[in-house]
Amino acid sequence: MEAKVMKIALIAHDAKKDLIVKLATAYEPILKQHELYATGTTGKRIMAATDLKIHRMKSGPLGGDQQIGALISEGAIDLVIFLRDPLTAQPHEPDVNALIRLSDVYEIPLATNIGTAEMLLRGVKAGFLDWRKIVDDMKERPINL
Ligand SMILES: O=C(CO)COP(=O)(O)O
Repeated sequence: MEAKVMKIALIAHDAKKDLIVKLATAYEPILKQHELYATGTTGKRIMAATDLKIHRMKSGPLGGDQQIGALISEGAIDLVIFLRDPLTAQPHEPDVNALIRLSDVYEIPLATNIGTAEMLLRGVKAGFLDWRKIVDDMKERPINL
């Protein structure tokens, strides 16, 4: 089966920005084969450090998490890496929870820490999520009666 171009969302709270930049740098060869989305500041930081092209949404506290959530609800995101900061209260906590909730509603693989993020990216490389292409193709196929 042909490998699927995955739509991957990359998000990190401020305390985890350096970490997501390191992750994106280390996994750039894998990430560059896919279509990338990010919240505003996370995307800016990753693009400054790598050659990756990213669709940037608004910054998280200004609605970026909700924009990514809306994409998830439309079936337009295949995987989410959200390095959240569990030690700092966020002014937009409801948006953060809503994004995580929607990932579960739509059964989208979601990593909230670097350990899981690495496993997911290695899984992407190994083709573990290529089955999603079959689901997509079925959605797009016109019904011929
Ligand atoms: O706040 C965020 C996620 O909740 C991330 O937003 P930024 O990438 O704009 O900092």
